[in-house]
Amino acid sequence: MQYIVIKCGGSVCDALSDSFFQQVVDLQQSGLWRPVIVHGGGPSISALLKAFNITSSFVNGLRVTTREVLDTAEMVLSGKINKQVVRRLKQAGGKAIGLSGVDGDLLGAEPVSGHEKLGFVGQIKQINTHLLHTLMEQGYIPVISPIGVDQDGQHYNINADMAAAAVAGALQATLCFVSDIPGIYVEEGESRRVLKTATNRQLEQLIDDHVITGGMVPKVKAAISALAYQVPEVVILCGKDEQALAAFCQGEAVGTKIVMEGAAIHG
Ligand SMILES: Nc1ncnc2c1ncn2[C@@H]1O[C@H](COP(=O)(O)OP(=O)(O)O)[C@@H](O)[C@H]1O
Ligand SMILES: CC(=O)N[C@@H](CCC(=O)OP(=O)(O)O)C(=O)O
Repeated sequence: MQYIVIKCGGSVCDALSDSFFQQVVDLQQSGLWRPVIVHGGGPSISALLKAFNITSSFVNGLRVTTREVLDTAEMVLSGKINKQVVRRLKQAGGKAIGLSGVDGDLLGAEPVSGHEKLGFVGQIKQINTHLLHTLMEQGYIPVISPIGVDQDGQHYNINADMAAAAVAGALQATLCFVSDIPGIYVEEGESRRVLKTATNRQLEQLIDDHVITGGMVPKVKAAISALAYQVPEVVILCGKDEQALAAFCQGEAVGTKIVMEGAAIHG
């Protein structure tokens, strides 16, 4: 039995098919996997901020989070999206429980270091793995929204990729980023191709060269940090590809696998 953290990006949440959620439930019911979902919701947060006439900006892929941005992010992530994901899993015959990082101090957080201007953006300090284990032993699939809390009860907006990497590290879980692209693109002349495998060094260079930009920057950094926590495997795959998750779990090469330098590369 292997833990797997499945990070569902806000870019793709609405486009995930019934069959995707069926695959998550099937993985759990096979007895071979214990899935945990961490979801994002960046585009929905941006849409609600716009409707509220609140301006927001990003620095290195992280949203500058004032008090009112935090309230809006929490409404969207812990309210709307978390419950949507729970409903989809239930419709697929699964037993899911939605939690934000605030519930049961699941995601203990602190302000993200070195970026004071980001406001209430957090990084994870500790994870209540006991709560996750208890829920999974009862047959639940935990669905986690990336809002953290500190010892004083202050809430923080946490990038969902970073939250997923920390949860995977704490559980020593396989980490699967489900996004709206088939993997990491690199330019080749006029065309582009998806890297089958990428090392941490290669990825740092691609960030420096501005080949990896926007939301892919924190995703790749989170992937590298998960490998530093020595999780067994990290992959980025496309949620719109109906069978990608199941194929990955059966050992097939899908998306971009991320490895520490020194591991075999089949670019
Ligand atoms: N080199 C790259 N390869 C693939 N996607 C990239 C790359 N650089 C930037 N991106 C962008 O990153 C996006 C995925 O990040 P993001 O929107 O934050 O996804 P998610 O919501 O799934 O976390 C892609 O849709 C793409 O526009
Ligand atoms: C600090 C920070 O940037 N938090 C993110 C949280 C949601 C997220 O990460 O969603 P995606 O996975 O869809 O990008 C935000 O406010 O957009």
